[in-house]
Formats: sequence, C-alpha cells, structure tokens
Amino acid sequence: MLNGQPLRLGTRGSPLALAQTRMVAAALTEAHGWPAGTIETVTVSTLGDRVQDRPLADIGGKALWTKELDGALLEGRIDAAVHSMKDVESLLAPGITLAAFLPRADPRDRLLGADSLAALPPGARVGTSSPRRRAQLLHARPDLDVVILRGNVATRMAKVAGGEIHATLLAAAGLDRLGHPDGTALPLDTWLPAVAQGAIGITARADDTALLTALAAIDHADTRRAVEAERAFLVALDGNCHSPVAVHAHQHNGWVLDAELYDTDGTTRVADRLALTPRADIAAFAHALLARAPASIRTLFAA
Ligand SMILES: NCc1[nH]cc(CCC(=O)O)c1CC(=O)O
Repeated sequence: MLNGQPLRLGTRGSPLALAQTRMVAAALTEAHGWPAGTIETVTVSTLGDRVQDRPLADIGGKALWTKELDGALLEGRIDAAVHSMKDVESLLAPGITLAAFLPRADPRDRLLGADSLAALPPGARVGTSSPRRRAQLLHARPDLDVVILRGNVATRMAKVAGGEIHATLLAAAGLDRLGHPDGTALPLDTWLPAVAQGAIGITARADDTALLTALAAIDHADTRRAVEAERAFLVALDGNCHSPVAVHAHQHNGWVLDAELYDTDGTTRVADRLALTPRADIAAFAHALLARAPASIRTLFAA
C-alpha cells in the first residue's frame, strides 16, 4: 500500500509476539481491503528475549522489550511495531507514538496448577518473576514459596506440568492467543492485573502521517481510554513493570480506575477506586494513595 511498498511490521520473535502480530496484520488487511503480501513481518530480538537467567528487575535499564524495536522504527527499518502494552515503558521514546490499539482481550491473570489460591497446599512453590504477582500471592497466602520463573508462556507451563513448581500465574490474554484454555481466571474484584494487561498496541513514527491515518482506522477507543488511564497512574508514581502495582480501568456505571500498591513481600496493600469523570485527576489520585501507604510501600516509589 503506502506508495506501493509493503508495510513492514516489527515484532519480537516469541510465539506470543508473532501471534499478536498476525492479529494486527489481519485487522489492518481487513479494515483496508489490502491484498495478501501488503504486510511484511520483521522479527527483532530484544534484550528481554536474550536474558533468560536473571529476574528482569536485576538487569534494570529501560525499554527491555522495546528499545530495539524503537531503534528499528526510528532508523526506518520497520514502519510500525506490535507490542504487548504491558511491556511498553510508560514514557515512549521521542518521535514514537502509539498509533492504534486492538480491542483489549481478557485482562485477568489465570492460575495454572490449582483450581484456586486456597487449594494450594501449605508452603506450595509458585513460580513468577513479576513483583506484582509475587506481592499479590504473598498477600493472599503468606505461607507460599514464591520462586523466580522466567521464559515464554510454553516454558512456564512446562514447569508446572513437570512438577518443578506447583503453580504459576499467566495472563489469560496470552494463554488464549496461543490456544491454551488452561488455568482458572482470578476474579478482577480480588485480583487486579498489570497496567495494560491484555492490550496490544501499535507504535509508529510520530511524523509518518499517511501510516498514522491507516493505523487510526483500527484504533479501539475504549481500549485506548483504559490503557491511557492505567499508564497515567503508573507515570504519576514514577513506577515501571518492576513496581508492585495492580490496576484496572473498566466500565462500572461509567469509567472507573481500580488501583492497588503493595510492598515487596505483600505484607501491606493500599487500594482505592477513582471515578474517571471528565475532571478526574489520576496523578492526584495516585499521590493520595501513596501518601496514605506505609513507608514500606512509599520507599518503593520515587514520586
Ligand atoms: N510479561 C510478559 C507478557 N507480556 C504480555 C503478556 C500477556 C499478553 C498480554 O498481557 O496482552 C505476557 C505474559 C504473561 O504475563 O503471562
């Protein structure tokens, strides 16, 4: 399409990333009636893909999953990039914009290896590398032995099946996209997800007006609304994907934002709900929540 050139869609190479890229390609092709071959997939390896033996929080640095894709975009090697919005830094690189969101999938976490948290045996070993999931698990069940678990969705499922760990938590959205109906979804009224969980976003160069128009045709307004609210909450706290933050924007007699902050070991939690009225101030809400949190939580946030 664009001047007769194929659209080069950048993605990570994991099975989940590739499945998500096929979804984006299908949505664009359908919306514009493009012929087959209009979209070319370009796989880019990221630092997060290459480091498998350490918790990502230890590597530090920003844009673990996005830096190489941002570089490919800015250097013109790709035209757009597909992301799990959960993995996208809350502040985008200069010159890059979020051009479209697919409709959000199920935002919940699913528990694999037991029918419920209560059904886990005392002291059960549960694998996760997410500080949020770790804090939530220990808040619900302080007896659990939470161990680091990395790797893609299939690797994590295999560790439960092989008995190395009793259970793990995975995003329903990722499991569904890979065709795994496994696990028990944890209800949103007791178990909030990560910022933007279940949402797929497409980034592009901010000055690529023709492409931005083409991408706007598939932008899902409700998903953008929810993801922007959740990301604004994290920005206000100067948090990132290593912060024990759980949040969910959804419609409940109008839009609301549910948010929780934990300390590292899940000993304490503060939680609140903000009605997302036109005058709602997400930053003020976040700061007020932090202000009434104990020091064990406040020290985790620079804001
Ligand atoms: N952190 C990895 C990651 N990033 C996005 C998803 C799931 C897909 C989504 O949230 O849209 C996953 C896997 C998981 O947490 O189970």
